[in-house]
Amino acid sequence: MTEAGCRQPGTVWAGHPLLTARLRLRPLTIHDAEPLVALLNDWDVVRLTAAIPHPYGLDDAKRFINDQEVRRIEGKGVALGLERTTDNLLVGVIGFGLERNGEPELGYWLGKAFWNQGYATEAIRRLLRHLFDTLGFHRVWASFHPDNEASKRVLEKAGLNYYGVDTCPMPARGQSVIAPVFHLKKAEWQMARSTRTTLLVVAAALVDHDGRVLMASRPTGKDMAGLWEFPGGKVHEGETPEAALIRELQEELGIDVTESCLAPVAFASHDYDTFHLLMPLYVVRVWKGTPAAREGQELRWVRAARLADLPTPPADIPLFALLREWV
Ligand SMILES: Nc1nc2c([nH]c(=O)n2[C@H]2C[C@H](O)[C@@H](COP(=O)(O)OP(=O)(O)OP(=O)(O)O)O2)c(=O)[nH]1
Repeated sequence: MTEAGCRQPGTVWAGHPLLTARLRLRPLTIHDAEPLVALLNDWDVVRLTAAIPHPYGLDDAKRFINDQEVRRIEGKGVALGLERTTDNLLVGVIGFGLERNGEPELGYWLGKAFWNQGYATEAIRRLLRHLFDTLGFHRVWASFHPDNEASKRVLEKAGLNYYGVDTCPMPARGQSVIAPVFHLKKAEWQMARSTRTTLLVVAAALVDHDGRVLMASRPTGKDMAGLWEFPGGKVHEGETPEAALIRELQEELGIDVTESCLAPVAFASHDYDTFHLLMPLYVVRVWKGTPAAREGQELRWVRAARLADLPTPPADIPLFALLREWV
C-alpha cells in the first residue's frame, strides 16, 4: 500500500485498468471520440454539467481527450472511460482533478441509456480505493448541481457526506451555481470497509480429454450477469468447501463428483465493492454424467490458453495463468 508521503509527486494513474464487477476504468484514447459524441450529444446528460458544451461534436471530443491526456501527464488529474466488460461498450466517464488544494475532486457522467443501473456507484467505489489505497490521498471531494438528485444519491451510496456549499462556475452553461459539496476522509472510508464480510465461494475447473475447461455464463438477474465463470457457488454455513462444490456441480450441471476427484490448485482473493471474495479453485477431471445447463446459464468448453479472451469476473483473471500449469 502506498502512503501519501510515498506517492510519486504528479502520479495520478498507476497504469493498469481498474476493474469492477462490470466495468473497466481506463484512460480515454482517440478511439473513444465517436462513442463520446454519441453519449454526450444529449441535453439530458449535459445540462447539469459544468464544462461540457452543447451541442457536442467530434472536435469537442478530440479536444477533451487530448486535454485529459495532458492533464494526466502533468499530474493534474485523469479522466477514465467506463467500459462495460461484457461488450467493451463505453458507458460514461469518471475522473478527478487536484485543483482543490491538491486533494482529488471527483467528476463523472453516464450516457442516458446507462442511468439507474448502479454503474456510477460501482465506478466511484473503485476509484475511491485507487485514490486512498494506491495513490495515498487522505480525502476526496465532489460537488454537483443542486438539481442533480441522482448525483447526490450516488455519492451518498459511495460513502461521501455533506460538507457545505460552494460557488461553482459552470462555463459551458454561462452561469455559476451555489453547489453542495460532499467529501470523504480516508479514515471514514476504512472504517466503513472494515465491516464488510469475506465471502467464501468454491469453484471448479472441469477439464475434458482435450484439455479444455468448462465455463458457464452468469445468468440474467445475478450480479455480473453475462460474464463467464467457473461453475460453483457460495459455501453454506456448516458446509465444507468440498461438500459445497459437490452440491453446486450437481445443482448447476447435473454431474456427480466425489471428493477424491477434487484437486485444489489455486485460489482467488478479490476485493469487490461490497464484499471480499475468497474462492478456492479445484481442478476436476473425472465426473459422472454429462454437464448440462440446469440454471439458465450457457456452457462453453474453452482452451486454457483462451480463457483470458472471455469477459469474466475480475477475480478470475489471475487464475487463468495458474490454471494453464495444471491443464
Ligand atoms: N461460481 C463462481 N462465482 C464467482 C466466480 N468469480 C467470481 O467473482 N464469482 C463471484 C460471483 C458471485 O458474487 C459469487 C458467487 O455467488 P453466486 O451468487 O453465484 O453463488 P450461488 O451459486 O451460491 O448463488 P445463489 O444460490 O446464492 O443465488 O462469487 C467464478 O469463477 N465462479
